[in-house]
Amino acid sequence: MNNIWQEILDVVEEKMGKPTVEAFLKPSRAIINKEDNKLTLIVPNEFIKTYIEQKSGKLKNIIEDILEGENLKLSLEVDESIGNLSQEEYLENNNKVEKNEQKGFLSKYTFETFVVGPGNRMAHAASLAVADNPGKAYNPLFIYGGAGLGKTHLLQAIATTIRSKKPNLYILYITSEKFTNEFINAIKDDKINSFQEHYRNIDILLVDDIQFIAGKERTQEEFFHTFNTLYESGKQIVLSSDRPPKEIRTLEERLRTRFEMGLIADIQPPDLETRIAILQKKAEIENIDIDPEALVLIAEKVASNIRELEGVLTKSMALCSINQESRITIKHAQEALKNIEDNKLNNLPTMDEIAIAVSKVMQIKLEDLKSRGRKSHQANARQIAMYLCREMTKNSLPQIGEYFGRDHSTVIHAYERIKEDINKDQTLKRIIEQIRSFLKSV
Ligand SMILES: Nc1ncnc2c1ncn2[C@@H]1O[C@H](COP(=O)(O)OP(=O)(O)OP(=O)(O)O)[C@@H](O)[C@H]1O
Repeated sequence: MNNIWQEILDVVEEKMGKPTVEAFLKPSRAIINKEDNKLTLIVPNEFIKTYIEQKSGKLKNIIEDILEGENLKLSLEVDESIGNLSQEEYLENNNKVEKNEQKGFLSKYTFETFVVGPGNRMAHAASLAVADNPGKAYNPLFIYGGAGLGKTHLLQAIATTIRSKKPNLYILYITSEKFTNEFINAIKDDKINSFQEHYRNIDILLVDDIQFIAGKERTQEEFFHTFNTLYESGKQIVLSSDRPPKEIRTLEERLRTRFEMGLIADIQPPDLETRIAILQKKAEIENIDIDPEALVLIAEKVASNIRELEGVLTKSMALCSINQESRITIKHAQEALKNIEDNKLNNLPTMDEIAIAVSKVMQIKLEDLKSRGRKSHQANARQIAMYLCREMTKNSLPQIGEYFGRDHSTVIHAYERIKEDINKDQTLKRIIEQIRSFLKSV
């Protein structure tokens, strides 16, 4: 394997120069699958994938020529998690226990790097218990919470801990989207038996973002059988979601009941002290020198999403090094926060984008947001959409009213209702946070 990869690196360097190798191949990892006769080039982002696929026919041709000699086809995949893993580590993760699915493990997501606070104490304790005693502590363990609050981190920490203690267990971390895609491919390629055999032989199954199987009938059916087989043979199942099972609409009742059979643990946004501790930990791990006031300022300003919190720290660090300074001060933090704020202001979402985000997160048809439908879920979603249009766009009340086919007094009513309820109703608050992070992610 290493030989082919080395050959690719050498030939590309010879024909296209070192910068191409450094920019496009060094950050990527290669995996050969002999059964399928293919070499998968795992690249860290969409940009590199598009570049190799479209913009640089030459690079692709060179690689394909080398592979042809080995009777291999080239396939490209994006995996943003490869960042810190060397080719060897990446391969090792892939080959462990002779199964290649463990590539999702991220060594930085461990219990040691996870900061515990009031908002995540229970989820953390339950995860530790599961990692210590898989299949026996809580089964399934269902962790839910808003975007960027550490669900993936905990799932990965469980996986990594079990792997180090019991390397012979077959552990699979997967997103429900990937499970769905694999299932669809298995149907398409008439490989459903091997799909089932594979999934039903897992010892520890961790499924991230399980809410995405809602509404997908056949995937739910398949997952139901996988779940039962594993559960009945005492295998550990851990699930994460952005909401509790009872709030996942269009989830089959029999799955919902199963998800509720073990322990349900939520993660709430961190308080100020925890945010400070998270930043301190991150600064310590990455050897970042930062003034305490700068750290506190960032923690004060970014409250609801740890990914964003880390983003501001990284941005501050970048500003610090651009200025050739070695210590992050309040000046860098202010500038980083301002940059992020400016980006948000300049990137105001449109009412269409808000409507789409509401429909996705609340699992409601887009047209129902504008219809006269009076079912309470529809009316609630519509009011949330109006509230967000008022909060996040520069449109006037009549414009918002017109968009939803209502008059401006209805918009005022919706806005006032949501604004008042958001402080009293945790579910509503969480839904709105999810819609906001959905908008940020598109
Ligand atoms: N308690 C914590 N201590 C340290 N780092 C944390 C903690 N919680 C989250 N993080 C970090 O915040 C980032 C986002 O966390 P993660 O990806 O686990 O969130 P998530 O809940 O899975 O989000 P999403 O639902 O958007 O996928 C990661 O870099 C993670 O390491």
